Amino acid sequence: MSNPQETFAIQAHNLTIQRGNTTILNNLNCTIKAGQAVAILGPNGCGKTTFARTILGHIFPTSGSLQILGRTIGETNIPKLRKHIGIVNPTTDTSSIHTTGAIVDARLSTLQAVCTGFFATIGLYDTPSPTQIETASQYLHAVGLSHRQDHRFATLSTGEQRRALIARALVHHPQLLILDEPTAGLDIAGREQILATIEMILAKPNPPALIMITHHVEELSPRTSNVFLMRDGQFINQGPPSDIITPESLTQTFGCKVFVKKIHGRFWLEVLPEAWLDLV
Ligand SMILES: Nc1ncnc2c1ncn2[C@@H]1O[C@H](COP(=O)(O)OP(=O)(O)OP(=O)(O)O)[C@@H](O)[C@H]1O
Repeated sequence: MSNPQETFAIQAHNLTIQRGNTTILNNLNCTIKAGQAVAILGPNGCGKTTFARTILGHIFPTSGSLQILGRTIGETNIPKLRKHIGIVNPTTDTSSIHTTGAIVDARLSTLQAVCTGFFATIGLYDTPSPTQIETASQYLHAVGLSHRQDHRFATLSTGEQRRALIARALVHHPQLLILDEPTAGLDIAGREQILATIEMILAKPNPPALIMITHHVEELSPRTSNVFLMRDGQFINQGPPSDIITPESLTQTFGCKVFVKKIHGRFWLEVLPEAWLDLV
């Protein structure tokens, strides 16, 4: 009999993370279904990455509970759980693993870096099978990086690194994919290439649950079914994008007066110069 919990990718109940006197996540509640595409939007420092790191078991809840793919953080085998999760984040500096969650050793070749996705490790400590190497190569081809597979990961451009990390996150067919600011530092073409890749992932049959963490509403896929607005370690609003992406709620979330437009299924923000007067 199937476990009913497995129909949920994430269930957080009063999740609280404290470090010293700082409450980073504050009684946070959310439910994300299997295969659902959601976005977490919020300003710098509101706790988005901490939430991602808690999902990956880098941080244990101070109180409350967090279930990932039917397993409870604090009671489950974390390395095994991570094999069902794919993660992309903007950090490749291995010296900052414990603070920002770098996910791959940039000294590896790009193909080796993608292969670490099979083992959910930062370095390549296991020997990938010929089938795994072939699969990694195919995913690099899918993100347009076949010609870079033997180059050291560190020598790739930021956009190429990000696409390679998406390939790394997908090779083991994760049930949950976390994209933590996947377009940070990219130019327009680089950003749109990442968004097109996300669209490709979501358009396939049985996609993973996908959490897009971003500051920018224009990066939301039209397939996003739920948006979580985060501020001060809490989700202050959540629901379908058309209900949640409003000038009022975004102004409240980001602390900056904004206007919102929806064009061809994508949201765009407008900030009038008058708003600057309130910010300085
Ligand atoms: N180990 C820690 N000890 C104390 N404070 C911490 C620790 N880790 C994170 N913080 C603080 O918690 C807050 C949330 O950080 P987090 O990185 O989760 O935010 P974020 O929403 O991802 O921000 P950004 O959009 O800038 O990436 C920040 O103020 C950060 O300084």
